Amino acid sequence: MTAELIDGKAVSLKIKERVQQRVEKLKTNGITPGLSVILVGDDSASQTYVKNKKKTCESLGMRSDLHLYPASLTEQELLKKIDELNNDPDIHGILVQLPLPAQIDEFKIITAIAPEKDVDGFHPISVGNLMIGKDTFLPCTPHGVMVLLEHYGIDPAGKHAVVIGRSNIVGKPVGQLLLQKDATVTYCHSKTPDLKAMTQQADIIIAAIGRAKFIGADHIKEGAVVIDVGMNRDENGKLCGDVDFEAVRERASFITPVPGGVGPMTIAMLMENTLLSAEKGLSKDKASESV
Ligand SMILES: Nc1nc(=O)c2c([nH]1)NC[C@@H]1CN(c3ccc(C(=O)N[C@@H](CCC(=O)O)C(=O)O)cc3)C=[N+]21
Repeated sequence: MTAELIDGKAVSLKIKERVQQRVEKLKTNGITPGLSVILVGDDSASQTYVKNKKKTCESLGMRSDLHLYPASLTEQELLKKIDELNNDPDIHGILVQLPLPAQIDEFKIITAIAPEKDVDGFHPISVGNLMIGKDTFLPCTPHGVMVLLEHYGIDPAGKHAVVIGRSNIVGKPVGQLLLQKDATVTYCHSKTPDLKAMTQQADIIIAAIGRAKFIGADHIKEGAVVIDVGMNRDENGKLCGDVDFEAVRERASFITPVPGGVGPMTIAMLMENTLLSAEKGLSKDKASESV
């Protein structure tokens, strides 16, 4: 079997087109969705990502401001900036690029962001709402994975989904979303004694490990759906996922490439969350007007 390619780039374009149309509609109501992105430190890969986010915002007609700070920024200074943005009515989404330098407590920063502007879906209130299945901002990468599955007609119901990785930003939430769609979910991680025995039982594999080409053809069952959330550099410095793409594609039914799979979806879902936040603000204004 040779797998069908899951084209995240193409699906992300469709989502962005829809976002753009809704942005135009919102603008006729006098509202332009605005995203603030904060980057602390001068990591060049992170700079490229945040600049991409800004560019994408602008291409969809949204506003975006980029706040670049040196790695020496204090926690206090960052909290002050977040407070300012929380109170800025023109800003509908706030994203603080992770990871942060060691002197800054990530949890403190994430919890300081107003939940109604938490377009990353990382605030404990957003995480709690996700856990109990309430309407909330979904974290962008896990949401992107679910949209890809749906787009390709892959229904998780009754399937065995094996999630490899248990981070708060990918592994844990993607498992929850799969559970909500009635999958049987197994979480695997670095302390799982026999990973292969687990992944070989999977109908759907979500690889979020952080090790280049770690998942080989012998890890998977013939016909499995393989979603690669990894972002690594291979021995030649080329971008690659957690999955050995060339080997695994011969056994899988569907597979995401890296690049061009989950990555572009992450950005598209961030745009959608920012739009949603602006739309929610509008409906709140309308509700208060009618009182
Ligand atoms: N608060 C926060 N929110 C994030 O969402 C967040 C973060 N911090 N820190 C870093 C990670 C990483 N991340 C990516 C998003 C898109 C691509 C992406 O578009 N990748 C392209 C390739 C890009 C390239 O060529 O380098 C692709 O896979 O096709 C990658 C990585 C968001 N992150």
